[in-house]
Amino acid sequence: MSELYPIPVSVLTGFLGAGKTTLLNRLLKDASLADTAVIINEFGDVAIDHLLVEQASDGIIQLSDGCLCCTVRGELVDTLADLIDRLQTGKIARLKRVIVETTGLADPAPVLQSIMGHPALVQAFRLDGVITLVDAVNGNATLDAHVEAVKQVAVADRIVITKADLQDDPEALAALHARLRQINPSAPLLDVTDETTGVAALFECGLYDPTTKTADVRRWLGEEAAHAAHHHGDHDHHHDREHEHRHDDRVRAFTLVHDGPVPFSTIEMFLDLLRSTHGEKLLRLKGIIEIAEDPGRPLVVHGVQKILHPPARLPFWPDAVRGTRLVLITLDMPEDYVRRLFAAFTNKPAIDTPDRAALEDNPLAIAGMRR
Ligand SMILES: Nc1nc2c(ncn2[C@@H]2O[C@H](COP(=O)(O)OP(=O)(O)OP(=O)(O)O)[C@@H](O)[C@H]2O)c(=O)[nH]1
Repeated sequence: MSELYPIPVSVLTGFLGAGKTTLLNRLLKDASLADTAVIINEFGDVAIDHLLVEQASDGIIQLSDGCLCCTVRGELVDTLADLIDRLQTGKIARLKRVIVETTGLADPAPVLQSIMGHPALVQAFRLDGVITLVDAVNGNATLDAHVEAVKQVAVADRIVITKADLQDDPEALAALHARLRQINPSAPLLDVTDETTGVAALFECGLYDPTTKTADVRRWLGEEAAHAAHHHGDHDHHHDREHEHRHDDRVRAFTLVHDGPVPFSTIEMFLDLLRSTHGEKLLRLKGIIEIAEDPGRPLVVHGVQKILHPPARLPFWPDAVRGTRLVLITLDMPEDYVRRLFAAFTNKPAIDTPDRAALEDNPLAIAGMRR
């Protein structure tokens, strides 16, 4: 395949009426988004904006009616395959980027899975990032009511607040910011009305940083931002809102760290076990691994639920930090269990943890593990 591949795919999600189409229309006016295909599911008789209709003749693909979350898994794959087919047969001259707009209350995981989990498509497309819109007026109530909304925020690479102009209570806005930070400590939080919330801020969230033309692992993992947010945010919300937002507390983002190389088979077994026992609770996984067999070339892994993107090797380490870092975004997954499992596999069992052989024989033996 040529250097055009893999084509970046961005997923634009956000609650009903959050302003996805509005933002999309604005973004599409940017010349740098020429040769972008937008995959959008037209919902009943909701009008597609003028610009989108105009662009349709140039190859924008609209999915048929129906909720993206439940019907499109097959179709989205077909649509993406069709795009590649059109490209290869010359029906589309160029395709630089794909944006998938999900319906309001879609669970983002199946959408990500259909992009990352298809053996043929994975050669042609790469997931660039998830952009989640949150409405400043209704966002809080939506997060309370729908766990899908919390998931959308949790898996985001970029969070965009819309309709802040309609929210006249600055305290409510600040509380929403704090809440979003808590659910997702690493994604940049942007305001849609801010001029800088454009193409540059929203796309290229992937491993490859086009500005430096190198892989930017730290940025991709979002580790530093997460670290900073954690230290800022802790005091503000812990006590007063501990039981307030029942869905939020189900989401956890945490990092597993191991210094020094690990055999590939160890990582493979760990990830297999994690996915087979708790796959559906793994909203997203990103990681960089120092492999014992080839320690000079870091292995990059990327997954959603049970699907793991084929691991890729970077040619060299981007900076002095080596070792293994796995960032997990989870829903209802016992963090303690995962930490113990990881420690056992990397041969650093914590006190009271059965050893690795016992775990492989019977992963259910670990204290705290629930299914
Ligand atoms: N005041 C204000 N209105 C906005 C903003 N963003 C979107 N809107 C309005 O909110 C309404 C819904 O916006 P859409 O862009 O259609 O929202 P959507 O997320 O695509 O909606 P669905 O596809 O139905 O989920 C429209 O009337 C927009 O004009 C904003 O930042 N401020």
